[in-house]
Amino acid sequence: MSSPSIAIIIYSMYGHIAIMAESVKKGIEEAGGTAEIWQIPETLPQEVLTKMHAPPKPDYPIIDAAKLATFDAFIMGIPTRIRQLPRTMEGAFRSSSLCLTVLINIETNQVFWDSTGSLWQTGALVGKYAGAFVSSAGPGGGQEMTINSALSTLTHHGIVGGSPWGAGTFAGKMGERQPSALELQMAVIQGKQFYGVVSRVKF
Ligand SMILES: Cc1cc2nc3c(=O)[nH]c(=O)nc-3n(C[C@H](O)[C@H](O)[C@H](O)COP(=O)(O)O)c2cc1C
Repeated sequence: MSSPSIAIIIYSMYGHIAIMAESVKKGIEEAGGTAEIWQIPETLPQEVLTKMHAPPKPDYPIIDAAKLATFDAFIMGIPTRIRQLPRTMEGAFRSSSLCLTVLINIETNQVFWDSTGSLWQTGALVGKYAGAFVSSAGPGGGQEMTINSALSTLTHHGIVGGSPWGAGTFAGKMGERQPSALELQMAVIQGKQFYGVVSRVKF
């Protein structure tokens, strides 16, 4: 079995997440794997970045949809913005007006882009492993909320039908779609893992 290809995908304005990403990479390497660090394209104009005292971006390649789908797994570095995912990252994942297309593409596993240039390829990402790490200003000033709110956004924009947070399926707008074989397989795996945990407890 070959080792999984892993992308560490970051958005970092002041460099904290970039430094964390290097440590995550180190950890993956110490565990015997390899990983590449990629970054989300900036959407803020330079004028705004200057006013925010943002230093130049770290020197990582910019991720795009086609590249993202080539990895077996990805872990995202997310700086906290008002206890949430930064709008720059959310914008990169957005595909809001194209829900129906999203559903169709999950069936066909077809590569999908939205009109805003989203890096999200719905369907192509189903079944891939994802994780996240965060940074924030205060002593945990919203880190837990950042992870929490990021999950909802990411799940709605592509990480569906099975994710590290549990098995899942799309029903379709009118309930016309049924769980795919892959989604059912993930539910079986979750059932096994769940039993593996609870069976260790003496009731
Ligand atoms: C617009 C804005 C909103 C922020 N909101 C929060 C927040 O709600 N809680 C918090 O702890 N930190 C907040 N921060 C601080 C950022 O989380 C911090 O600057 C960031 O984690 C640094 O990561 P980076 O250097 O990789 O950009 C905010 C920063 C900005 C610019």
